[in-house]
Amino acid sequence: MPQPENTTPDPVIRLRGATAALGGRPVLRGVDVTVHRGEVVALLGANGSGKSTAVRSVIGQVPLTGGSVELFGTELRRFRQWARVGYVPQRTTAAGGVPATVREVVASGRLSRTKLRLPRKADREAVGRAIELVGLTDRAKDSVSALSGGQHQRVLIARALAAEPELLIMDEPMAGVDLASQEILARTLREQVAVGASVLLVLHELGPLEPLIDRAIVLRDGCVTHDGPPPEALGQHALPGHDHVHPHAASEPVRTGLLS
Ligand SMILES: Nc1ncnc2c1ncn2[C@@H]1O[C@H](COP(=O)(O)OP(=O)(O)OP(=O)(O)O)[C@@H](O)[C@H]1O
Repeated sequence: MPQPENTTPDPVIRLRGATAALGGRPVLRGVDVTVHRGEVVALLGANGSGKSTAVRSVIGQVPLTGGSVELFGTELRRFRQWARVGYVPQRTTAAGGVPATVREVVASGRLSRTKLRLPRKADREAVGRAIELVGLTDRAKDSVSALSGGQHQRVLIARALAAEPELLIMDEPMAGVDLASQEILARTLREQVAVGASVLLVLHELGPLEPLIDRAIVLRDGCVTHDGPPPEALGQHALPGHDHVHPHAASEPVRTGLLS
């Protein structure tokens, strides 16, 4: 008997044997990344190991030269249900363009659900909920250009959450984010996971997200060198470039040493 869509055991992400080149240089050299429904997977590795390229290939921003990508069991080329996927790109420091308010930016994340129709009450409520989740209700009418880096990152996450996605893909959501914002992001993510979201995160350090992570995949020079329990459980010393400091308070970022 076919299973209802929301209980299918198929992985939500399946990247298999992925190869990709940027600027004529191989960047992914046969990468496998699988995320099952409800799982939180961290993609770790040194600078330039191919983490961003791997997640960008999952959402079709980097073409593969070999291998395959499936989202929710559908080959990427035929995948159309983008409202099921929330993507938070790596934050850039350059804030260009016309300054928009927090609510406008977050509402833009709902477009994958509203398409060309006018937003309805349910859409406005989802946008309000996303803003509330990241603790920015009192800043909703402010220009994003007036926000701190951490608050800006929270806006980007709220934008991804506005479509109420089943799968969240985040590229270094904690980079350059102050501790207070990190805690809010960790709480937000915890709430998403509690309601069944699946998550793929590119991280430099496990930090406050550590307790949420089910599995870690470590990349090195475009290859997977580890796929299993997060490094903490494995013993940090087993990993290359170890500079982890034990013990750590929950609010302090955990240095995995994976960036060197
Ligand atoms: N547009 C591009 N053209 C050429 N080379 C690129 C391009 N983008 C990335 N690269 C190179 O590809 C390699 C992998 O980059 P990628 O951003 O995927 O690594 P990363 O693991 O995410 O690193 P970081 O932690 O610094 O973000 C790096 O050597 C990078 O310099």
